[in-house]
Amino acid sequence: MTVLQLDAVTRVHGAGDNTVHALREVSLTAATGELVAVMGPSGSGKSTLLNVAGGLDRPTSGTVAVEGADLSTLRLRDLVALRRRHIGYVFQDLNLIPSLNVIENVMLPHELDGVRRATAKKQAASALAEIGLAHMAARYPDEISGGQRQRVAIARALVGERRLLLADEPTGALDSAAGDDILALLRSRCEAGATVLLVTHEARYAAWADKVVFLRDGAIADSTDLSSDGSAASAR
Ligand SMILES: Nc1ncnc2c1ncn2[C@@H]1O[C@H](COP(=O)(O)OP(=O)(O)OP(=O)(O)O)[C@@H](O)[C@H]1O
Repeated sequence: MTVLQLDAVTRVHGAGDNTVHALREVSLTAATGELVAVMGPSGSGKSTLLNVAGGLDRPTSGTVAVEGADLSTLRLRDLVALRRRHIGYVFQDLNLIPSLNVIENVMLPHELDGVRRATAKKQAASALAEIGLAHMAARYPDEISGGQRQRVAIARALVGERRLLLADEPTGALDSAAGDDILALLRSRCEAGATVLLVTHEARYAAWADKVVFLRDGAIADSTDLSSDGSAASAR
């Protein structure tokens, strides 16, 4: 099933001499269970692509559909609900709240969505267990390692029914072993039915992807499908 579909998406910032084409006619699809890596030089439009895909930014033209819903036709209230319930975001700076412990951080999006505290806690506990951090639930973000914080941010992004995960450089400042752990975790979430759009600068992480999209000046310069010939699997 197609979880994310972008058709001829263009995003223009500014006007006149200051016009920037952050995205130019970008089309791509991501299906259930797929890990799509988005690569390209700084300023090529990677973050814009992620923001547009998650409904945090709107295209100037073209369409974005998540699980069949065209985001441009949704009322704001429905867009907010779709974002909260079905889409998880992992930003480079993680946005973990220092005064909340690990499980409270993971529960937060659900609590904001009106889910009962006991239910939110149960779902958060199971999300933490899935990523192997159940024993860290009571710790605060500054009491765990950088790699563990990344994992907590991923658990928070995946808690509940979220099946589309948008991750902007989630391996951020991690060393390569911790970065590999994060990729293994994202990959295992895909095997469990999630769809992941991953922005990365590092070519070696692209080996974990089913599809790699290269952006240059806002346009797709190249797109490689690694799933059909098995090369992604053999590179892992
Ligand atoms: N709000 C904005 N107003 C004006 N220009 C913007 C805005 N946001 C992004 N841009 C421009 O759009 C282009 C794409 O930016 P984007 O952040 O998507 O690139 P990126 O590939 O994610 O870069 P990096 O790897 O450095 O994070 C850049 O030229 C950027 O300066």
